[in-house]
Amino acid sequence: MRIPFTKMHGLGNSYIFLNLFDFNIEEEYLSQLAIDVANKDTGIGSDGLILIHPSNQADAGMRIFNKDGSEGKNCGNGIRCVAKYVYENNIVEHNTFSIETKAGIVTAQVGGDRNQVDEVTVDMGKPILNRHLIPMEGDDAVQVVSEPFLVSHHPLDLTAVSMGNPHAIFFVEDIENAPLMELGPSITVDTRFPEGVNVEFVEIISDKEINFRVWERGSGITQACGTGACAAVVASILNGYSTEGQEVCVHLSGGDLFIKWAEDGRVWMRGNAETTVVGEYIWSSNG
Ligand SMILES: N[C@@H](CCC[C@H](N)C(=O)O)C(=O)O
Repeated sequence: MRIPFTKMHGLGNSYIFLNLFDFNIEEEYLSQLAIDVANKDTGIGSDGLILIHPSNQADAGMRIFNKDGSEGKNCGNGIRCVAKYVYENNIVEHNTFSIETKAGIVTAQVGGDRNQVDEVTVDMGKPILNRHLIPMEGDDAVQVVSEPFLVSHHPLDLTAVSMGNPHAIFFVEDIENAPLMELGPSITVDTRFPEGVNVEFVEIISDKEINFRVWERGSGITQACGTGACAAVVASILNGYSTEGQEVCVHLSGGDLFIKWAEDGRVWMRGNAETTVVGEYIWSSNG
């Protein structure tokens, strides 16, 4: 099977995008296809697969599959890429439009023109803070803010936030020495999170600036995570390091994102998206 694809990334968090406005792939193949395209040796190489598809409820829809073939409900860097793609390819009429995700409908606004979108701003909706909805185990449904969390003999303080997908945020003094490699693989599958969790270590620089590193559920270490950056800013505010209504610059391994948790409770994300490869992937679904 020859599958037309576009490779795009947001701050180095890269995905293979398939335009399902033009063709379809059967559901049963999607998970394996994600594993195969993501493989840097035998596939194309990426953090996963994103489908851009027609939607009855929004101007376009997206689905995201991680490197291990699992499906996520939301992807901040992916949404900015989808926004750039649908605008540059004339799939949407105006520069503000809606995108359906498995976590709900978001609104995106692109800057630049049809030949070159240079910035994308997305209303990512309201964070989910109720423990049971994140979802996280525990006796009550209150917020998880700076809660003691012991993992492999490491006593940590956990703040948990969902942006449609779950994030475990740990504040550290020095990002360079954060135990991401050591603890990321075990926290991401920790049974206290029944659906797994994305793991983030965050260093506060000031009330307007933070450093951030991520171990993504289903993909491992990536250069950036858009929903994670949103969750980290919400967590910073919940812990009193920053204030609502103020834009925070998040320094990720792959570059910067600008995040604001507005007074009305909605989270805004601003950043770029890049296209790097357009091609055809030759795939045999039985390996
Ligand atoms: N890289 C993403 C998030 C992708 C999904 C995540 N790994 C999950 O399974 O929840 C982003 O930019 O938000």
